[in-house]
Amino acid sequence: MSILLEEKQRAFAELREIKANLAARGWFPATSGNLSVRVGDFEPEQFTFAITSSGRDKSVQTPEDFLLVNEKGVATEATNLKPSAETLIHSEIYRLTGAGAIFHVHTIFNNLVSELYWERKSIPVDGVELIKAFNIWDEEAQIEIPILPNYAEIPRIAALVEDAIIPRIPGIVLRKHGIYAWGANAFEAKRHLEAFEFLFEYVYRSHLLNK
Ligand SMILES: CSC[C@@H](O)[C@@H](O)C(=O)COP(=O)(O)O
Ligand SMILES: [Zn+2]
Repeated sequence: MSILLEEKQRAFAELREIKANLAARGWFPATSGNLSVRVGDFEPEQFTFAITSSGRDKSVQTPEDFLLVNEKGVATEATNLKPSAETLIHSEIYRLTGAGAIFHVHTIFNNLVSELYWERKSIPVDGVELIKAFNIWDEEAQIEIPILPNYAEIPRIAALVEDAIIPRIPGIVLRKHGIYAWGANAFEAKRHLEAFEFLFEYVYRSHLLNK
């Protein structure tokens, strides 16, 4: 599958903008987090995406921040850059959902609620208006956000993604690690990520209130 230079540049520019935006909120502490945007045609067994390179400070912009990889997480162009250590999780989410963008961040609130609800294996959210950001319009909607174990081996986590995904919920939390949020494009993935983080803070604070 050949990716036009123009498509690649558009994807990198989109990632650069969202990276700066999320960095300004402090959502990439200590080089954590990774971002990707899909490029070109999609078939579940063959697709390409632009992803952040591994281990870099995501709060600074450099010419070496992104690279293109295929559905196996292998670079599609000659490069010295290493794709994110968590590229296989992005691949699996793209394969299963056909999403257009996936954003991963570590925050205190997503870590806290992942531990608070670990035994339940999902984070319940009940009747909060911002659930509508997921295009769920039921009055007093109740949702559950899935939590997966944070194994050291990324392929072990990727293997659990298929069974964990709840079709109307565009996100998965890794225990005491962070969230993957996705959407049809970068605009939607960002809206979903912001909604998740709002809901996590709400859930955590209401837990304290009700203690
Ligand atoms: C530096 S701790 C965070 C990493 O272990 C990882 O979870 C992460 O989100 C960033 O990894 P990266 O390989 O830079 O994409
Ligand atoms: Zn991470």
